[in-house]
Amino acid sequence: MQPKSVSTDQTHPYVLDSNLVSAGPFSEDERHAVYRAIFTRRDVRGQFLPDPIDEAVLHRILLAAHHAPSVGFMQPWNFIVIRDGDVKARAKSAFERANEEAVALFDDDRATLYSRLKLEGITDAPVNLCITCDRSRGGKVVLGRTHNRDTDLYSTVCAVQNLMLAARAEGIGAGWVSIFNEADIRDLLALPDHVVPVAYLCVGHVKELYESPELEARGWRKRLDLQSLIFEDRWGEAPASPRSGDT
Ligand SMILES: Cc1cc2c(cc1C)N(C[C@H](O)[C@H](O)[C@H](O)COP(=O)(O)O)c1[nH]c(=O)[nH]c(=O)c1N2
Repeated sequence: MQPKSVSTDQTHPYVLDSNLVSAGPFSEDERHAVYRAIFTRRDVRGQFLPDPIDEAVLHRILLAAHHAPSVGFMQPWNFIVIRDGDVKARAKSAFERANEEAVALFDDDRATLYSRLKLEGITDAPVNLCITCDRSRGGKVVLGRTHNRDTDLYSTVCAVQNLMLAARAEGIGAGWVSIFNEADIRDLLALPDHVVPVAYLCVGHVKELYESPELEARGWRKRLDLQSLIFEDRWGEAPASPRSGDT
């Protein structure tokens, strides 16, 4: 491969011509595959199979996560792969403590419905993954982060989404559990102070998935109408002519 060199073209001196590759649309099958992963991904709580995840598959989904965009190319993430039954059991206890606090916040009917929901698959899933954000990575000044410190957290969430979509394509389900007191997760995983646990995921093979979000299927909340969420030019301004498309 030729070494990359900065273009001498004075019109666009920032363009590394030798690094540009073709960027046309995907073929119809490829597009279909991408949208299929997006639309059929589900948050998984109860459908995990006990089968172990092949190391090569796990590596591919972590690689997909690692190719997420990040502010200033900071790549603030780490991936803690949890297989130890004792660590999982302690995470489950932490969930149960937090979940008791959560259910108490809802009124009677909602509390009843809430308590019937399965909101984690910590000990069912063969692998748990904690995706963290190292807020000190890249030093004091990170390109693009100066005026918005939280962009490192947003970047980490992009990695989580990449991971979940790649997992879907591999027949692996992922379920995000956020019903924790952060201190419990910090303590459990020995996180240093400058590292934030962004996502705790239960990950494993699945044979079946809900067709629509489980929370919708169980009557918790419906998908909002996309059209009502699109504004034009300023907040609250509905587009003059609604664009076609699904909700
Ligand atoms: C940041 C964050 C945190 C959580 C979630 C998601 C995200 C993005 N979700 C999953 C959530 O309920 C789910 O994504 C929605 O209900 C939509 O369903 P699908 O993901 O489309 O299946 C989730 N689910 C759950 O059962 N327990 C949880 O603690 C959480 N926490």
